[in-house]
Amino acid sequence: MSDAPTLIFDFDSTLVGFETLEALAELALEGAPEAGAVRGEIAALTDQAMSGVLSFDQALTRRLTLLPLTRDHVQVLAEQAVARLAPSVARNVETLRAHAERVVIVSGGFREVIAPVARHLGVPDEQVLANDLTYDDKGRVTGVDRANPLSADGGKVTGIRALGLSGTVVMIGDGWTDAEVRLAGLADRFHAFCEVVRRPRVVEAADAVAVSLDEVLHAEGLSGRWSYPRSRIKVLLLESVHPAAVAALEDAGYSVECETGALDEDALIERLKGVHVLGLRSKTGVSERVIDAADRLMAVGAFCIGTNHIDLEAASRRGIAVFNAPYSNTRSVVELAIGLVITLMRGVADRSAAMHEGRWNKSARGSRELRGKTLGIVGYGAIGSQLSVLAEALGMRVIYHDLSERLALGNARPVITLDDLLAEADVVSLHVDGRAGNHRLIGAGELARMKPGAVLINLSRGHVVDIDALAEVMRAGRLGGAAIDVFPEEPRTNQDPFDSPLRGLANVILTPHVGGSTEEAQEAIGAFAASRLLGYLNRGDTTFCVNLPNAQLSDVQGAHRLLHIHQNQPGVLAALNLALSEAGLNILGQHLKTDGRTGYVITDVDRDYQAGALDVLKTVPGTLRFRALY
Ligand SMILES: NC(=O)c1ccc[n+]([C@@H]2O[C@H](COP(=O)([O-])OP(=O)(O)OC[C@H]3O[C@@H](n4cnc5c(N)ncnc54)[C@H](O)[C@@H]3O)[C@@H](O)[C@H]2O)c1
Ligand SMILES: O=C(O)CC[C@@H](O)C(=O)O
Repeated sequence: MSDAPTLIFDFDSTLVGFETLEALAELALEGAPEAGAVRGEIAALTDQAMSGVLSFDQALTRRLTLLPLTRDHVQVLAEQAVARLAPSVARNVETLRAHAERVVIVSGGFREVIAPVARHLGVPDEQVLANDLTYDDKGRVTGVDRANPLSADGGKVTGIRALGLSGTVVMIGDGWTDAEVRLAGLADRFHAFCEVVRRPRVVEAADAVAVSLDEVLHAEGLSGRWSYPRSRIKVLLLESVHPAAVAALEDAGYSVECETGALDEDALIERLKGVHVLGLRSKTGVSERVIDAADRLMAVGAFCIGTNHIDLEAASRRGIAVFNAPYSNTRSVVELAIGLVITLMRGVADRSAAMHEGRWNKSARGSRELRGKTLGIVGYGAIGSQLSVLAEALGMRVIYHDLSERLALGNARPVITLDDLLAEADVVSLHVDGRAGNHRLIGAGELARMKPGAVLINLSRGHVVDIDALAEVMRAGRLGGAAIDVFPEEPRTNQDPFDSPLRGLANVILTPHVGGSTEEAQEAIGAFAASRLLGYLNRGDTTFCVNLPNAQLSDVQGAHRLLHIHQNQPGVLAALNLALSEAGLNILGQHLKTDGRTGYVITDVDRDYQAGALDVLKTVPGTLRFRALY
């Protein structure tokens, strides 16, 4: 006899994602004018019965009376049932099949609807306890077989008792009648199943609360589809990350919490307790102190391009993977840059402000076209080079300066020094990355070297421009205009105040760090960054990771995958493989990726090994992080 527990499952809102009578009501009332009202009544009766407020027998009879049900309706739902399994049940079908001789289904619902699901899961007929519908000779439902104990109050208790189960018995369900099985002493544990619906009274009576079947399997020592219940992996998303990301992470089974604003260091440390994955945009700093205090953190997703606000060194030292979305808002920044160049060159912002104050100032003085002017791009990376293409299409001459060798697009021309660029450009647009060395890249000296009347745009990072020096130059009237989107100090939330020496200056456009804030870009970033985090969590894939060696990995199939992040020091791979061999693990495939400071070994092993065998891998000298996936 196996030590495995007997798992007794409720059916409605547990094995499947629907309540049978509500689903039948949908079918039977389709197109009927009273449908809405009847459906509402049925849902209320279901809820009262499931919460234990109304007796099961009364609720069943009253709901059946409300419906013009036929055999055809029941047949249709029966055909849909397998496709409507609860999500975590659907992904654990193999596990349930392997365990089917110890699975029981008990339900106040109807055998005809349950039978296809039981067959799909391999559960024998005698382990399905359910009501039997009765029909008249025209195929209309007349009620349920009253001789069946499931039709009466306490029917689940009576049915389970009659089975005379031995060994450990575990009840899993969402309703009060499931809790009653445990209260009657017929189950050793009751898991309140809340994936589909959560009922407070049922949760209170439970030994454990499970938001997925993965949690139940894990708690009961059974290997499910996932190595660890994903619902226990906590994801914290800050700064109003797009709902597309929330949906992607939740759909994959992870628990997601969101905050609209950024957090300061202390608040972040507090909030990160127990959090496995952090998502943020550009305003939440992740310092070494934050990283060291984060007890569970395994990955950070920057839902933006820049990662200068995250201590990447500290993250690498702890084996924490950091991802960003390097191209999803590139075009948004470029479009705004083009718009700002035109707006500054024509003095549009000040003219508009004057109009709002009732002043009409029609004049060509100081208004200039882009055509034939020279655009100087500082930082010819993803954004700078895209801007180059669009600016040329508008008739501008493009020169650029970059610290690295970059392919010149179109007729753009590289210039060796920043000073050469400043001396030649009518428009200077900054698109350098946020590295510390770019602090005040444009200060008083650089501003003085710009052509009189030239305009400056900064859409890169706030610390790149000396704002006091720029304010001085603008007040003196030496430059033609400036557009600044990023600031050395930015408010954490939209409720916090903003101040700057640039406020109120003529032909200075100030925008609240919105270069990448378009609906299109935010949705794309949400989807991209979430996909990177999911790739890492689910497969160990580090493609586009900015601080660990990049490894592009397929899904784990037919193997268990061991992910080992370590300091890049001699002998780690040899020690790891020795440990694997001594633990009796058979290697099916292995990759090693390293960068200057970190190594990442991905090993797919045969699934046949002792549970404790992996512990030794954590003790290999140099180990920063170890995780197993299956
Ligand atoms: N305003 C916004 O909302 C917004 C949106 C997206 C990106 N950004 C910022 O825009 C900047 C550019 O983004 P990207 O995707 O093009 O980055 P990128 O890494 O592709 O390009 C940056 C380029 O700057 C060069 N560079 C760095 N320092 C330099 C220096 N001192 N002189 C000359 N060249 C230098 C690099 O070699 C690189 O080619 C980043 O700072 C990013 O954070 C801002
Ligand atoms: O959306 C943001 O918070 C900033 C976006 C931008 O600065 C980036 O680095 O992508």
